[in-house]
Amino acid sequence: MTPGVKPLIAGNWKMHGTLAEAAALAGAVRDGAGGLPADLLVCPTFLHVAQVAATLAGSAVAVGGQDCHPAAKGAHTGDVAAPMLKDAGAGFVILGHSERRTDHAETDAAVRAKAEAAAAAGLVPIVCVGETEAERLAGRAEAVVERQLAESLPDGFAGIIAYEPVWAIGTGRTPTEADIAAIHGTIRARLAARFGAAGQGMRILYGGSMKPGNAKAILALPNVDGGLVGGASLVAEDFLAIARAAA
Ligand SMILES: O=C(COP(=O)(O)O)[C@@H](O)CO
Repeated sequence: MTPGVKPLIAGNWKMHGTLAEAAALAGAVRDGAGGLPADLLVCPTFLHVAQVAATLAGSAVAVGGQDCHPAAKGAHTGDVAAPMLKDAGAGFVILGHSERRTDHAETDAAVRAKAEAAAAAGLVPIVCVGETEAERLAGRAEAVVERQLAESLPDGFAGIIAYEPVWAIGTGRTPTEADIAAIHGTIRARLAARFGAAGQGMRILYGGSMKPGNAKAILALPNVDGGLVGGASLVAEDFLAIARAAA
């Protein structure tokens, strides 16, 4: 963790669940959220954002989207604009997730434009970076992440970074603690070099097979300021256990 930075545990619910299931999950997270050492955020699919925000209204649990369009409005069939997310009750938005980069061919430039749109709408962008397994095996993990940071973050960025090695997502595999600490250290150095004091205090989350059993060790590493959790965030007790591990 970074001294003086409160951890954030964010759940990415991806494309899971019915509206009723999302509301029930949000209610269970809300009911267990008291007295935790971390801030909590849940990111349901677009269709569920307003209902989940209503369920969480007045609680300490924030709501986010999983993507947004770079334009504030317009003829973009099937897309969702950042101001729409804000209007539905979101305060955050995940951008550049590897599943978006793969499924929708999102480039660093597109992520950068989305981050600008999110900030303009009053949303906190969570920009994801991370190498593929082939890139890690080729010794290029740090170079890939440094390029993604340089090209995906707009000037004046005031959001959150999530380091998510693509090969660790949904696989049950994680990098070694030494590897996580090393790459988070590199990310911190790049943020500090570009954004000064703001970069020193920016949250850097780890994502990729974070579970109750490994969260404590990962969250104790330097420059790991929380987690972006996929599968384990779909079970309220597991998600809350990860948040408790941030103590
Ligand atoms: O994709 C993520 C990790 O998913 P896991 O199921 O926890 O491996 C991360 O972005 C959460 O979105």
